[in-house]
Order: sequence, then structure tokens, then C-alpha cells
Amino acid sequence: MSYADQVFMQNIQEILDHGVWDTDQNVRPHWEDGTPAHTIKKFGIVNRYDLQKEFPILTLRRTYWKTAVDELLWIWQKKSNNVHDLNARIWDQWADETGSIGKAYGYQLAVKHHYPEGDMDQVDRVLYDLKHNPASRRILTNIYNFADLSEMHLYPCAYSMTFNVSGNVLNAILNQRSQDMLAANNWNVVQYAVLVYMMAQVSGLVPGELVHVIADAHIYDRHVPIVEKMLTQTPAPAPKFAIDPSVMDFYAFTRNSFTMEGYTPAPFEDKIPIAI
Ligand SMILES: Nc1nc(=O)c2c([nH]1)NC[C@@H]1CN(c3ccc(C(=O)N[C@@H](CCC(=O)O)C(=O)O)cc3)CN21
Ligand SMILES: O=c1ccn([C@H]2C[C@H](O)[C@@H](COP(=O)(O)O)O2)c(=O)[nH]1
Repeated sequence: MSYADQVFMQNIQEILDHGVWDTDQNVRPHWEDGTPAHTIKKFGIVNRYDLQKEFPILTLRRTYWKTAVDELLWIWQKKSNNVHDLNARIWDQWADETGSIGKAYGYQLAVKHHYPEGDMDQVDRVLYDLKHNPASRRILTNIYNFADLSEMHLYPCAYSMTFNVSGNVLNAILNQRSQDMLAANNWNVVQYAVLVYMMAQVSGLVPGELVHVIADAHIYDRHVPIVEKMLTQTPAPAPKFAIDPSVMDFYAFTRNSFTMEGYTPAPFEDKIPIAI
């Protein structure tokens, strides 16, 4: 069993056993057929993944990690908010006729801000500080920009990364206000673990801990039978993740810069409906 399996199973069991249903409330998300998409949730889950021990990928079902990395590069490297720049169709429901998802995610990371050293966007500021001010306690990104919320088609869920250097180790905290546990929990964990690896490598550091803070950790009503089945699956050990050691420029990574050796997830045939 991978450590990520262990954490996921504990989180899911905790939500199913002690979570609170929102069936008595009016909820924003709905299913494709118009039915309200209710959830059972736990507030305030904190998971710690030590990247020096193993890569945090689920084996209870396949995490489509290449697609997840594509989306990560779309946001953090291309800094795009247009689904035409993304291979997967996972954002199509939130895109307008031009393909834009509004002033969300990549758009916010591309906005340049004034600093004494010159104008930089949030990603370049992190890269600059990791190199020049590793002792800084101000190395973070935050895309929950209130001024632009009215122009975002979905408010950012994973909205802030705080980077922290201890010795030669790069640690990070991912802050997430809302988490669809089945569709995107491990998806997000894999993405931000890969981001820590990327940031560490181009900064001459080694990846350390990823701390994932989730405010509203929920399971959608139509996902309950699927996660219950997942909990009965036989997990496998974590695969070996590797990153191309020759890439020294954050913007030179591609989806092919990463490999996952020995990934043998349990079979999983269910189609996961996504609440809109
Ligand atoms: N309700 C909801 N849950 C989410 O996880 C979510 C949203 N909405 N809205 C915006 C993005 C889109 N995200 C998504 C959407 C779909 C998949 C999905 O369909 N995953 C499939 C396979 C993906 C593939 O084809 O490679 C899976 O099996 O995990 C994952 C993340 C995450 N976000
Ligand atoms: O990276 C992501 C993006 C989205 N989600 C999920 C979390 C919620 O289920 C929905 C967003 O709905 P809100 O009503 O805005 O919270 O999308 C995710 O888990 N990870």
C-alpha cells in the first residue's frame, strides 16, 4: 500500500463515518441532469507527504498523472486560462465560447507585480526568491484575488502555495478551500508534489514535505458507492517517480520530463461523474 493510499483511506473513512451531509441546504453544484449535487464533508483535514520517503500517488485506482501534470503545466508554466491550451477536456464545462475560464488560475499567476528588483509574476517571484532569498518567509503564491472573483467561472480551489527552505530542503504547504475527494484529491496532491520537485530542482534544492491543508473535504452523493468500492480494492506499493535531472529551467519541463516506474493501480471501471 502506498502512503497516499493509507492517507486517502483514512480521510474517506473519516468523512463517511463522521462527516456532515448538506442535503438540508441549497447547494451551488449540480449534476449534468440538473439534480443538486450534495456532499458529505469534514472540515479541516491536514495531510503531510514526505517526498523523500515516496511519491504520493494512489494505487487504489489509477491517477491519470500525465493528464494531471499537463494541467499543472497549463497553470504554472503556460499560465494560460484557455482550455484550447490544455490537452484534457476537464475544464470544458467552465469555459466560455472563446475557451476562457475567466480570470482564474493561470491568468492570476501571469499577472506581473511591482518589486524593487523589477516587475515579476507570482511564479517568477518564487523562482527568484528560492535562488536569491531562500531564508525568506515570504515565498508564496495566492490566486484567490477578490478583485477578479466576479470574472472567474469557478473560484480557485487550490489557491495558495507557501514554499519554505530548511537547509537544502524545499517544503511547501498547499492551501485548498474545497476538495472533491474522489475526482481530484490525489490529482491535486500529485500535481503539487510534482511542482515541489520542479521548483526544487531548478533552485538547487531537494524536495521535502508537501503539507496539504483542506478546508472543506467532501464526497459527492453520487461518488459514495464508488469510494466505498475503492476501499475494498487491493492497493499496491508506491511507484518510483523520477524527474529529468538535466532540466535546469522551470519553463523547459514538459510532460515527458517525468516518469513513474512500476505503477500498478487496482482495476477501476467506474465513470466518475463531475459535479458542475
Ligand atoms: N466537481 C468538481 N470536481 C473537480 O475535481 C473539479 C471541478 N469540479 N471543476 C474544475 C476542476 C476540473 N477537475 C477535474 C475534472 C475532471 C477530472 C476527471 O474526469 N478525471 C478522470 C480522468 C481524467 C482523464 O481523462 O485523464 C479520473 O478518472 O480521475 C479530474 C479533475 C478538477 N476540478
Ligand atoms: O483543483 C480542483 C478544482 C476543483 N475542485 C472541486 C472542489 C469542489 O467540489 C468543486 C468546486 O466547487 P466550489 O463550490 O467552488 O467549492 O471543484 C477540486 O477538488 N480540485
